[in-house]
Amino acid sequence: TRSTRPQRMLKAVQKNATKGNPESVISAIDYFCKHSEWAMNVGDEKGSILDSVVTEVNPSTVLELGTYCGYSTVRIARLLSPGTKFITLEFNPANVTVARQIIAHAGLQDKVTVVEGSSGDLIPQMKERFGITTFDFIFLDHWKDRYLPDIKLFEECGLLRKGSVLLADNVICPGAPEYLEYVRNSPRYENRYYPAHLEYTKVEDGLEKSVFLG
Ligand SMILES: Cn1ncc2cc([C@H](O)c3cccc(CNC(=O)c4cc(-c5ccc(F)cc5)cc(O)c4O)c3)ccc21
Ligand SMILES: [Mg+2]
Repeated sequence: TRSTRPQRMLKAVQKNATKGNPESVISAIDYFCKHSEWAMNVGDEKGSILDSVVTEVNPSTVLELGTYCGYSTVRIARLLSPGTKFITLEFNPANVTVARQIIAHAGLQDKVTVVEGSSGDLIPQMKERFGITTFDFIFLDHWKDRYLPDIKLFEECGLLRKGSVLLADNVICPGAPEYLEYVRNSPRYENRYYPAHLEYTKVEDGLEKSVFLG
């Protein structure tokens, strides 16, 4: 049967990237998406903004919602200090399988735990399953209509502390209007919008950074 786009992306990484070299994995995926098949990775332009925020926060605990093929997982994991706890959630088992292989090709398998499941089910389990009380950095890149319910879940579960940083992809395209309205109208968040473009295109998109004020 015909392969899937994530499987073809994995093959491109295994063929073109150097094992143990995260930069070459990132480049191989970007090349694949620019010259073979578009895919919904955060990409190089927004990825550089992601890099700068992760570096600035230098988090001890990280959560990513929406692993997909592991592109942003590799971008984040390659910047983390030793001992950082990094969890990424993916509901689609086929994506989990591809992502784990791409992360392993980058040599970052010991830096991150890919957990199969849905954010709504797993967020309330962070304390009991992973011993995490609060997250320093959260990257939202899953279903756009889940951004709002999940930030509310973080608040309800006490998973945010004064200074926790949330970074949301695609707030313009496909868009997360209810999420934007919530964080921008809430006195509990300080926000900054980073204008950019939809990965590998000229379409307008951007990232919203929200710092929890407690
Ligand atoms: C609940 N839960 N918990 C964990 C979890 C994990 C997933 C999956 O990783 C998954 C699967 C499919 C879609 C997404 C969201 N991503 C997108 O939809 C997206 C679209 C586009 C775009 C833009 C323009 C287009 F024309 C087409 C697609 C550009 C982007 O950067 C995206 O991130 C995420 C899903 C729900 C999950
Ligand atoms: Mg995205």
